[in-house]
Amino acid sequence: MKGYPDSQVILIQVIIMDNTDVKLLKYKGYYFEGSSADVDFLEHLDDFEIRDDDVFIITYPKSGTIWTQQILSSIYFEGHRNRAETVETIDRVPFLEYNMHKMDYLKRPSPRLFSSHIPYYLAPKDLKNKKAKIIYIYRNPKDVLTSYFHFSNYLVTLEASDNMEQFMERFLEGKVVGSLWFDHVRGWYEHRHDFNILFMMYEEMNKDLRSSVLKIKHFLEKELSEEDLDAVVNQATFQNMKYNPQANYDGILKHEIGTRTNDGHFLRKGTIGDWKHHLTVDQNERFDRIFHRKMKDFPLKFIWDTNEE
Ligand SMILES: Nc1ncnc2c1ncn2[C@@H]1O[C@H](COP(=O)(O)OS(=O)(=O)O)[C@@H](OP(=O)(O)O)[C@H]1O
Repeated sequence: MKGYPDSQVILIQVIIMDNTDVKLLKYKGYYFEGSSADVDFLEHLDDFEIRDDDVFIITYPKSGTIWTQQILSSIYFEGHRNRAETVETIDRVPFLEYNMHKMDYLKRPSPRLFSSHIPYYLAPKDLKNKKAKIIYIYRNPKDVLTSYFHFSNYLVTLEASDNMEQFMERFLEGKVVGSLWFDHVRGWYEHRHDFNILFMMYEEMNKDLRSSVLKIKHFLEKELSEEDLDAVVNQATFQNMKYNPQANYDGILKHEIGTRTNDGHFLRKGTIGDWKHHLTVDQNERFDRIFHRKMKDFPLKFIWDTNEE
């Protein structure tokens, strides 16, 4: 099979048989998006050369990735902050493992900003040696599930589900891009001492964007005037991002990846607790039981509802 090392052929064929087309690509125990993952690149990921001033946004899908891309783009680039330049966030903070625009990462000027959904154990070894900074964003998994359900039905490259019940089954089995949410969050948290990492919660960003930007700016050791800080916050509000073609991914989804309908958006709702409109009482109780079993001794707190502190 062209482009795939021999060792991967058997594994990839299993996934093709499972799905008829390659929506999911399982590699080293983790599900990548089949149509965009480059196995040659993944084979060498461990040795990917990290620079001290690289910055990575790492997330489980649907947890605030493109939001943080917009924040970092505005912190690092004046022309992004004041909208003098028209570079999209995907080109300022590209996805490491999904190199959509075929960038030569080695030629990118420093500081390089990257996004990624990789699990902790696939991180390049220099990252494990605390070279470079990582911002890990996590979100309550019922809202992740809800956001992911809509996104999977919207994008042609992801497997659509007939209903929430079916998607929830896949999500709880970890048969989605990003694999199992519980493993991703737990893995990064439990190995946090191996990395130079800041944990940020989507819901805290949602409740107090300014404080969250300050926290990020502090972690990145960046100076910003009050006026610039205001501009970063302003550029990162849901409403401003939704109508900003450099930040909203509408063009990329519609013209580069492909969508199943015309009326969806990457920036869908951007709220806390939308799961309440999509899970039945039974589904919610089942989710709670599994969450409590898997996360019972997990110290990070989660916010499930917009009124929660
Ligand atoms: N500015 C801002 N404020 C609040 N919420 C925001 C913002 N930007 C993105 N989002 C919401 O983040 C969800 C998408 O997550 P990701 O960017 O991680 O998706 S992906 O993994 O990169 O596909 C998706 O959540 P849902 O609206 O619940 O679907 C986006 O709307």
